Amino acid sequence: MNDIILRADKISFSYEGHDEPILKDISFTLKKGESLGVLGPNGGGKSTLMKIIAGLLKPTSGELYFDEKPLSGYTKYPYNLFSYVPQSSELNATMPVKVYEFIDFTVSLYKIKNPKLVDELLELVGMTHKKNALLSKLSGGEKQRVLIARAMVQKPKLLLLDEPTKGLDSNGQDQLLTLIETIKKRDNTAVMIVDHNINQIIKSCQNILCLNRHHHWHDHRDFLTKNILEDIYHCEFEHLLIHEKDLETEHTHDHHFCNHDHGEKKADAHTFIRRK
Ligand SMILES: Nc1ncnc2c1ncn2[C@@H]1O[C@H](COP(=O)(O)OP(=O)(O)OP(=O)(O)O)[C@@H](O)[C@H]1O
Repeated sequence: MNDIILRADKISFSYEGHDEPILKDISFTLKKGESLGVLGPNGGGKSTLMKIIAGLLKPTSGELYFDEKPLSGYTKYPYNLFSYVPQSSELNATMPVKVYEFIDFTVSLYKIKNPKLVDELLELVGMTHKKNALLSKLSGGEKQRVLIARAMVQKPKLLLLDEPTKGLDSNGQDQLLTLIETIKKRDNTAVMIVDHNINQIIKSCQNILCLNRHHHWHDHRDFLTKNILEDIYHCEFEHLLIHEKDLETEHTHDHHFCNHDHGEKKADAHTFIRRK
């Protein structure tokens, strides 16, 4: 069985009227039940890449494969395979809409006949107690949970999350990333997540894609090095809080993505990712 849900093959992109490419030859793969964390500085092209995958922008060149089938092989964009949660924005709810109604509306859009679905999703994201609350009265973290519940309505194979922890305190960030982990395990959902919390992303995602406007790096997190991060962000990192034990006990070594000299890269990774 082929487990690759998403594959990008040399994706390049420039905005209309701008010569300089935002993305250049970006390649990566993402398997079912795994997560890909996208890191990089402001303006590095992370949201642009998300929008391309979500079908909102068309790459200048390169090919995307969903379920190992090239986009050119689909008669229409495979929206049924993924859910895209864009940067916070959307839930700038001034409308008097309740949490339950907000998700129920999406359920009816998809014509799903399961009267229990909204309750199940609210339970999944820990928001049952707020089902009758107005969206406008929710905290940032609660809104994100509702957005994720809504994204799960169609049980997507792939969840695209653009900065889901934006504006949350560190506790809220941890809780949200734990929720994403639960969803991943429950439904074997693949998750692609853009976030600025480098430590959390390295901890929770098996695979990392680092982007800036000029180059990118993609591989298993164990092979990410301080040098690579500094090169991508154009700055020095002194306080990475990843624990060595996280690398040694939690990480599954998956060599499918790696096309480098693993031994050398791994040693490299362990020398920089250490306790503060
Ligand atoms: N519609 C647009 N037209 C022209 N340029 C754009 C457009 N949208 C974004 N850009 C530019 O593309 C570059 C990449 O933007 P993008 O939002 O993808 O970066 P990002 O990595 O997600 O940044 P951040 O971390 O700040 O969210 C930026 O320089 C941005 O100004």
